[in-house]
Amino acid sequence: MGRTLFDKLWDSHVVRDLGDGWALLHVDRILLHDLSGPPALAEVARRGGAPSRPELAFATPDHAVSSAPARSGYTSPTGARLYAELRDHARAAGVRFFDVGEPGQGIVHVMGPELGIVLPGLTVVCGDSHTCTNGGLGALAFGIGSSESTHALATQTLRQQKLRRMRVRFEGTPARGVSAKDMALHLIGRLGTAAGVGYAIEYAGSAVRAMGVEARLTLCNLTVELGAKCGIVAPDDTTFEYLRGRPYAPQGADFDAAVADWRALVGDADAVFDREVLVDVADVAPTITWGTSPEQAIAIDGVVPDPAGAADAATRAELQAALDYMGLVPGRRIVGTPVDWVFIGSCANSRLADLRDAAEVVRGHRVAAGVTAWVVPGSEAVKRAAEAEGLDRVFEASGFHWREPGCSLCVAANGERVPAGARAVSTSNRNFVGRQGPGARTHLASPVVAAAAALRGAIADPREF
Ligand SMILES: CC(C)[C@H](C(=O)O)[C@@H](O)C(=O)O
Ligand code: SF4
Repeated sequence: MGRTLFDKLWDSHVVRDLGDGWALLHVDRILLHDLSGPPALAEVARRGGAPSRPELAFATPDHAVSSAPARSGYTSPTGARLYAELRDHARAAGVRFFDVGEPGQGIVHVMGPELGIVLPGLTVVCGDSHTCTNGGLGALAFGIGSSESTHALATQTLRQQKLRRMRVRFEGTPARGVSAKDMALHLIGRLGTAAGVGYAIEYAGSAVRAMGVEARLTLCNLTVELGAKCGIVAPDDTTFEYLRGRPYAPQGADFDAAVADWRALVGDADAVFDREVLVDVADVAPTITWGTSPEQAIAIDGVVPDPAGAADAATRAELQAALDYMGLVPGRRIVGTPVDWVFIGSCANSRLADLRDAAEVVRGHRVAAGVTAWVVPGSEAVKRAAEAEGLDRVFEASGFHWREPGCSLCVAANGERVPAGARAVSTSNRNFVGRQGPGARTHLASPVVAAAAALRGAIADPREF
């Protein structure tokens, strides 16, 4: 029987078969951020050990650092402590630490691909659930827990249970205003947040082939919101061109040799998946969440659902609770709902392509009165590249705040938050209760939907801009 790409990535990393679907896998890259990195590095040191291959680990402060202009690593007491812990532990262990203000610093899932630290065919781990993002380059990448991080650092291996295989094919050409983010939200809305539990998801189909790498990273980023640990896109010429010349990618003749190897990273034609899903991209509209789970997603021209239509009492209560938290009325069109905050950022949508898309909408227009709108680039490199093409000036001229790279309002771990009761359209990936601050109401959407909301002061259809 043929093997899927996931099978091939798995098989090529098995150090020892432990039986019952378990294996000891070789870990090729370990990424560390300021929340999960310090305890993992500290634990290795406490046990009298050291990272076995420090040159394969990379650290960046992202969650707890301020995004305020002219910030340093020391802007808030908690942030300062986590920043210093990550920096000091990493340096003591010989792990490369990317400091604030230095290209390389940024959201861990943004800097890994952009530096070429993440490459096709590698296993990549990080103590963070959105590590699945890196699968957009054809890596086997997944989030791990704290004891696993310690194990990976100390041994460069991990004990893992093999996942089942799902393939999601996006076929067709997206309509105007429809991006990878809309496809991901549409898929989660259709399948639900538990559909991916126990699976590795391979994204395929003509719409995925046509995507740039940044869009593929967005698609894979939301894989964990489907419940799956990892998402993968088979690497192709788009991937190879993206990686050429990146600082940590192989260079010159080594790069060409690597590409020759990477071309083998495709599933066999007769490979069998445990589950197959087909999405006709013609069915995907610009999509936005209305509730407090990423699966509570609707087309931008849709209406807020009525719990009365729910299949059972438990679902009815759940939908009602989401409506109450979000302050929405069932049956009403979502368009026109007044918005207080707009956040363009996070590892889902803070790359150069995302900022370009949003800037295209806002250029020459004004953010509506009463709306606080932030752009938080995903990394120092994204920030500099955006500034080099004048995107910062486009945003600032329209009334957006242009900030420093990090997670910022995606998770409010650095003290920056959307006020209680305020409604935000956010390009991030989680709309849980309190995610952007206690009482904050979050609508997940693409960069163009977020930009349109900022200009209108209400949820708006980007196709009207
Ligand atoms: C803090 C971190 C462990 C967490 C994650 O695992 O995803 C965060 O990045 C998030 O997005 O909720
Ligand atoms: S940007 Fe948001 S989702 Fe991504 S790593 Fe940071 S907190 Fe997690």
